[in-house]
Amino acid sequence: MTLQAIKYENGTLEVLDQLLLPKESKYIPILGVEDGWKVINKMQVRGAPAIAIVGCLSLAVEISKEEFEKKKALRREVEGKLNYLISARPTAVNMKQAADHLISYINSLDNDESVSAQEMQARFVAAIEAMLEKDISDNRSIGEFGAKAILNNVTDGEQVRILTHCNTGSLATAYFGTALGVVRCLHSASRLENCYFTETRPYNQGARLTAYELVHDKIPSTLVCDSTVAYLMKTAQINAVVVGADRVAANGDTANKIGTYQIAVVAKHHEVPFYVAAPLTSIDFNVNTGDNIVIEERPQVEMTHINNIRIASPGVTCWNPAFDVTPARLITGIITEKGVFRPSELSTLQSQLQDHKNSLPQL
Ligand SMILES: CSC[C@H]1O[C@H](OP(=O)(O)O)[C@H](O)[C@@H]1O
Repeated sequence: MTLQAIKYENGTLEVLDQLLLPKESKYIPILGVEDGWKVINKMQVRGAPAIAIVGCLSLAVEISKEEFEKKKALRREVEGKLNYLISARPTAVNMKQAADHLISYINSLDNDESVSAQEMQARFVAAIEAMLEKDISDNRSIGEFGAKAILNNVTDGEQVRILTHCNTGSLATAYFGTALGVVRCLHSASRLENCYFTETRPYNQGARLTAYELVHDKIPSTLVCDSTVAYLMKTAQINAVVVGADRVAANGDTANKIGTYQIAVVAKHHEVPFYVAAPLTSIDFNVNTGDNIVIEERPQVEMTHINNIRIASPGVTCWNPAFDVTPARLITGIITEKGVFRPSELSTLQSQLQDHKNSLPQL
């Protein structure tokens, strides 16, 4: 068993083929941007942060093998390849945010006459490589802030019961995870009684990936069918729901894996705190509300078949949105690496958060 979704060293990149998990643990070599685009689009690698990291690293692999006499040639190639990578999957914003930062960075290097073409190439690749460690560091901060927020709502020493959805762990990020990072922190603090997690049809990120991670880490956990959530909250005294995010709008509306919205509605009914765990790179201040978030629809074969075995009648009509949008009014808090914010605080903190993002080392 391995929880390393991304293997990168000195210009060589491999990704764990998550379509084969848990039956087979196989790495795929990524030789350039075209390979990167394909593994993201096919969901061999998935998870908003991992999509951005693998996409950008595939570019680093590709340009590391080339020589650029002219800085403008390098800048043009970088801009074109990053805009291509964004098209692999439309809903998660992390790849777009990374592309915007990297294009801004390469432009600043291009405009700096003291920087040679070789230095520009080296610094650009180093900026992408830094994404791996920053993601892991951000995830650990998210985990700590999230665990603290959840434990603030219970009596001292009480162990908590958590519900999560989809996969937001090491297989969706560089390592440790976002919502699953909160679960890991609760477990490390000996404050987790149990983590319930949904199978998350139709890709089954929960049954295939989150189960894989929680079994690997020996974290007390229980797999439930997506249809069990309401009955679970009625009977199991869930202390909090923690999910990930693919894109958080400026007002706090959050696009996440399909099924998140209905979990939030049930949590509201049962007065269970509902948290979204996501790095700042998942917040899109260019989108005012969730109404403006593009929701990816996936091929119906992902619903009608499991492991290439047909489970739905031939000729059936399907609707397979990969995400839905949870309105901010159903969200208790958004857990980031800079703390936990109420949805309404995002807009007031926007300048502060933007200053923080601008102050970040270029990726
Ligand atoms: C930290 S992963 C965030 C997010 O990405 C997943 O979607 P997918 O498996 O389709 O890439 C899911 O929505 C997670 O919550």
